[in-house]
Parts: sequence; structure tokens; C-alpha cells
Amino acid sequence: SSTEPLYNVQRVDQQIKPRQPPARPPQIFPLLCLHCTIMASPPRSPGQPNRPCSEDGIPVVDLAVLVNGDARERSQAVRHLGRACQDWGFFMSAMMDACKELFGLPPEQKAEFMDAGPMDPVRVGTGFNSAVDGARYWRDYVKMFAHPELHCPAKPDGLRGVAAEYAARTRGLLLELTAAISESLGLPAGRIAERLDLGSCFQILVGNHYPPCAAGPDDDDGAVGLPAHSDHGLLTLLFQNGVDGLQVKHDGRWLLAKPIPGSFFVIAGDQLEIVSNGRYKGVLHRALVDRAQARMSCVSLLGPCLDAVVKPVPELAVPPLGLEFRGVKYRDYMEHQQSNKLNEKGALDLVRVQRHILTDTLCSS
Ligand SMILES: O=C(O)CCC(=O)C(=O)O
Ligand SMILES: [Fe+2]
Repeated sequence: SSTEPLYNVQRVDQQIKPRQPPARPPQIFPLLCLHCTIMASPPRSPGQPNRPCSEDGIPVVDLAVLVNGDARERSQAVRHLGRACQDWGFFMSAMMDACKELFGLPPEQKAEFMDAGPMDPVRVGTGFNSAVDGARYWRDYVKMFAHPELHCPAKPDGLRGVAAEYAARTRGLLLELTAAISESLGLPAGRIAERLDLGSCFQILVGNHYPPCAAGPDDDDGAVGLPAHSDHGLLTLLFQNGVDGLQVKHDGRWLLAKPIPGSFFVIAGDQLEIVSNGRYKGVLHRALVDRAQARMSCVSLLGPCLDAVVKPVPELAVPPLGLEFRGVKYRDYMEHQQSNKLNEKGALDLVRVQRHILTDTLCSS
């Protein structure tokens, strides 16, 4: 049917559905599972012990209060948690329903976006980038630039309203997470935002749809939804319908990131690797398809302004190695990553400082 991508055979290099949990918990931010808005350590101001809401209205539930608070504090935190989950759950399913409706539209209603290029603000397509994929991937997608301006197909009718609200809420959450990550690097909470000028940030929403495919990951030549890659932005929030498929590379093994209802996965992107001078790595992940059920995911990606030049925070570039990455304009990085075949984390090589050259130079001087 028109919603099915062309059949494509891609070898799945390893098929690992771990029976055991990983030997040790994931490091702090390779992939962080955030149940709606529960934060392990929400940013706090002195004298404000339990803020139920952040400045931009995102409900924040303090896990420490939930675990260690007295009875009154705990019951208040549980009430906030209930409200936060209901609220976010509603917007998450509205977003997924709107994307689902779009994928089901007849092709002529999406045609104007189907020839779009990687830097066009709205793009509907199959695979990753059919101009360079070679073999196509078993995936339909819609990509919308959502901030500073929301670009959105006119159909389905409700999409624009849902996408606007969803983009604003996830952007607030992503900025909060950025502040927490900054602190976790030993920097002031606002340092990354200041370095990347996130006051004028950039955001993309993506809807992914992977129709069921009889030749799935258990087969030698099963179809792949999206091959191994890291995301080009700073941070990605992702949630899935109830169908398994997202895998994350951790300690050399592919681990299944099982969908947790009402939860976002937080995925560190390449700009976080650059700005943190390699302290936090862009997470390698991929999407497998299911034999029997359609899989869907919704992605909200935060990046710096397209004209920002992203460079490591100098405080993190300590001698003798110094800078791991040279500066790159985010627009150029994104275009490079999106215009070429997805090649794991190959795009980062564009900006990686070549160590052997440095070593040779040091040795010969
Ligand atoms: O569908 C998924 O779980 C992964 C999607 C993804 O990695 C992406 O859109 O960048
Ligand atoms: Fe991704």
C-alpha cells in the first residue's frame, strides 16, 4: 500500500536482545530514562526546597522528596507526579495520533513535502535520505522545524496546534535538562546555554513510522528501520508506541530500550559531545522493525541556533590534550550529517581534532 516503504534488505549486524540487564547502570547521560517529568535532581534555587513548577511552567517532581521526604512532603510530591503524568501523557498521545493521521493521508496530500531536501523546514519521506541511502530503510518519517518558527503540513487539521504545544513543552524540558547536564559537568547551570546561545535555540520534531515487516531482525537479512547513528543536535527526547525496536549501543553491546508508557528517553547528541569536549558522547542508537506490529516514535530534538558556531567549553579542554573538537557552524554540521549516508558517528570526524598529527608534531619539536 502507499504507506509501506519499498522493501529493502539490510543486514542486521548483530541481533542482541539482552536477557540480563547491563552489568552496571548506564553512565549518567548516555541514555537517561525520564518518566514524564520526574527529575532525579531538578535545578533548585536556595530557599526553594520543593519547587513543583519550573519557571516556564513545566511540572517538576523531585525524586529526592519522593524517596526521603516526610509524609506530608511525599504525599504532595505524589499528587504533583499524578498531575504531571496525566498532563504529559495527554500531549504525548495527541502528538503520536496526529503523526499517525499524517502517515495515513493519501500521497497527494503530502506530495509537496516529499521532494524536500535535508535543510527544508518540512520533509516527508521514506528511508533516511533516499538520494544517498542506496538501499532504503523500512521507515516513513515527517520532519518539521519547530523553533524559532513552527513549520508544519496543513493536513491533518489538528497537527499544527498539537505540534506547537508539544514543541513548546518539550523545548522547556530540554532546556532544563541542558542546565542539569551543565551542572553535572561541574559548570554553572547556565554555562552550556550561554556557550551555545540557547536563548535562540533551534528545534525539530520528527515522527517515525515503521510498518510491520515479515523479514525482521531475527532473520539474516532482515529489514532495518533506521541504521546506527547518533543525533546531530544537542539533546533528543524520544517516546515510542508500545512496540520494541529502539536499541542503544552501550559498552559495545546493543541494548533494547524498551518503551515505558508515558516516558521519554533522553538521548545525548553530537553537539553535546562537542560542547562537552568529548566528556559526554553522542549516543549510538538504531531502530529495528517488528514482524507483526507497526512501530512509531516521536522525537523532539534541541540544537543551537543554526548560525551558532559550536565549540567545546574551554574549561573542559584541559592540557595536555586540550581541544578534542574544532568549531563548526551547526547548520553546516547538520547539513553534512543529513546529506550523507548515515554512518554511525562518522559525521563527528568532520570536527574531531586529529590526535596523531598532534602527537607527531609534539614528538618532532
Ligand atoms: O524510532 C526510533 O526509536 C529511533 C528514531 C531516531 O533515532 C531518530 O529519529 O533519530
Ligand atoms: Fe536518532
